[in-house]
Amino acid sequence: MAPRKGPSNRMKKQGIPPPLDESLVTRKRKDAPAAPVEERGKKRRTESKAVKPVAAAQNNSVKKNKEKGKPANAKKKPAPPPPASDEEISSDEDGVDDPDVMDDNLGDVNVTGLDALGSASESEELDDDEFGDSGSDVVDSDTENTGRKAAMWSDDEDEEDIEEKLTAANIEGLSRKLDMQKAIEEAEAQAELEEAAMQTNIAGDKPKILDDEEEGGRRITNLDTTQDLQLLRTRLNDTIRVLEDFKNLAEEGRSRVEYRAQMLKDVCSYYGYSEFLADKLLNLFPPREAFAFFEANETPRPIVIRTNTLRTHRRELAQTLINRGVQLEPIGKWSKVGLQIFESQVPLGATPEYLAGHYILQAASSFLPVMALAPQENERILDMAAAPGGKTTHIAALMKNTGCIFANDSNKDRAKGLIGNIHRLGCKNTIVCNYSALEFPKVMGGFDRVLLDAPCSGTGVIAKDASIKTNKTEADFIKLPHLQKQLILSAIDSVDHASKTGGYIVYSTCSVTVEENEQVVQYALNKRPNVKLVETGLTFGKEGFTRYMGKIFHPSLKLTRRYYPHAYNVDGFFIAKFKKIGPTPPNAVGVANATRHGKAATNGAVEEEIVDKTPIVEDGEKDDDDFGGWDDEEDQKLIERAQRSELRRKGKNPKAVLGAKAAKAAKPEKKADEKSEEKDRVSEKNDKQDGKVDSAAKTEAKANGVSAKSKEAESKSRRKSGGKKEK
Ligand SMILES: C[S@@+](CC[C@H](N)C(=O)[O-])C[C@H]1O[C@@H](n2cnc3c(N)ncnc32)[C@H](O)[C@@H]1O
Repeated sequence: MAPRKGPSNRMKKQGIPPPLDESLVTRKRKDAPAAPVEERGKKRRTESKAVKPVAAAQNNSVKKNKEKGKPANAKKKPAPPPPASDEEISSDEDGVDDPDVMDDNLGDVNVTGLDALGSASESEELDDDEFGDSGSDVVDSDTENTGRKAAMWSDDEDEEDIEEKLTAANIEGLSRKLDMQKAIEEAEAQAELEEAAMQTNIAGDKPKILDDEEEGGRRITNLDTTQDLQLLRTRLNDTIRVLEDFKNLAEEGRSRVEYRAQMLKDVCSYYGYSEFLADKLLNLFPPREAFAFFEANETPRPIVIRTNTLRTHRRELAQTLINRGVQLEPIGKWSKVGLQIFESQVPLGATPEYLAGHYILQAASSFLPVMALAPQENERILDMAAAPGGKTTHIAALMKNTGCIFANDSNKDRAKGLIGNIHRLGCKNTIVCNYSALEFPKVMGGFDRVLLDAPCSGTGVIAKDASIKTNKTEADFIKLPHLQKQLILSAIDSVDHASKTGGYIVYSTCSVTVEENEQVVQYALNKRPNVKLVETGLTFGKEGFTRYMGKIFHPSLKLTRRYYPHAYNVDGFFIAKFKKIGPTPPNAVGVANATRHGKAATNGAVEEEIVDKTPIVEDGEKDDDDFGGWDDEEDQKLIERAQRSELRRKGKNPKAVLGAKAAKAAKPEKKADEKSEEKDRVSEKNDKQDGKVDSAAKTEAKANGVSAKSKEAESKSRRKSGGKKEK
């Protein structure tokens, strides 16, 4: 059996894996009837990806085993019914995961791949892009590659010729790839046929899974996975079959709990998860879907790049990259800026186009929170946890570099990467800051929209980081949700409910656990009655849970969206969009340090929300920090020196000219000084009454957080220089 190479997994379509073929059973069953070889062979052909031994936890051999085996991606599977709300999207679909093995036999599967997931909701980007839609709901590059590509690349009538060339170049590469892939598949299928011929088919039997009763009570067999991973996988499948049809397939006297416990154990052994995490993840899905989820975590997601529309158009970028030997195609109707990369002759992180900021390597799922945020031109946006800036730079592109984005991250090192991306991608409307997001809106508030792409456990990106399988503990799922709950309140309080164009908050995580998602959103709804959930505007995604393990969430939680690797071949993700419909009550939880200037009316209702948007400067903190800052005296000296040199160059006497100017300006300057001193006295009086901000800056703070900041700085500097003069 030919081992599958790393990058090839990225092109393959992915979906809920098929029920395992019983013919794969390697356990010797004395009483099992031999299966007709021919039939089995047929089935094996359609399920040629059904066997993939995966890492056994005990020897940390995830990678090794992965290479030895092969992913059990859906080749033929029952199509589970799509969730009612998922418009055109089927619930179980799929994607593209293996450049070597495009899905060639989807049977009755309703595919919704990366390139078939509804239409773009990024209206701003529609104009920018000249790609046509593939018009296909099923991605099957193996069988319809040429036709599909042609349709994809020939939408623009004006540039038909160019596109033909482009198409030819791309297709040529892809066809070669697909030929190779077909050859590999055939070899694999042949090998599997032979293997299957030696196996026993137990279809229709009640599978014997659990151990017999013994003196010490019932034991659950615990196979040594290193002995036979295939056997383990088969048992896993048998257990799932029993759980799906318990009445008919369960052994007499056995309970569901026993089979469930067996499945948990086998998942841990086969995929290498800690029991704690496997249990948590198993609880999210019906058994068959859980299996699909665990499977999908064994294969990487497709490599995707996002076109930076501040610098180029997607078609231009595609053409340039194709010329460099990159095989690619648009990721689908739902995005007008994404390109899926199948193979590249050049390192994608070092092409001239990359260095010039024409694109960023970004997982497809990371497009979604920004699409849900739907930033508008000229708005003020806060990206609370922004590093390394994939989403910030996307926001900047959608805003066409207008308005203002505050890109914040509490991690200074990560903020450096953020700054790098902002520069490389040419974002000119973005200010980077380095606070804990918990400090908002004290730092600044009144935003039109806030994105909180929260720090999380990463259970949606296990395919990228297998260490998550074992390194998450119960404590993580207490600490993280706690932080996320605090952060979401800060996000809400930082938004201007009266924003003419916005008033939205998007909360996202790359985790699939309920603790970090629905429970955080429910907490926000409980603590902030001034927000409600609204549609994300995303054309695909499963509904968030409204009930989970005895917990009941607000019905509007179904407006949130869940993304799974096995369903859409994207990283696991969660997205919720809130609309702020009123000011945050000043006595609300977590608000003490935030909207501390809010006033409660006598009847207890909120009269007015006045958010102090002025940065809090610690006592004794220097004005001129690492980011720069002004030294008026030093600047003045430099200006004067430059003026003198200039005059000397012109043959004039600097003393005479500057002296005369100074004398002329002396009288009015004195008046101005007096005025300024009077203003400062008033200002200082206000400061005493109010604490921090002078009245002028504070009034403006209500209207505009940024100018309030500079007003205060201006006022301080006036007071400073006034003081110096007095001395
Ligand atoms: C999921 S990542 C953000 C990814 C980013 N939005 C992007 O698209 O590139 C979460 C980020 O939250 C940051 N973070 C963690 N705790 C934070 C806090 N209290 N305040 C602000 N940022 C925080 C981490 O440093 C990390 O960069």
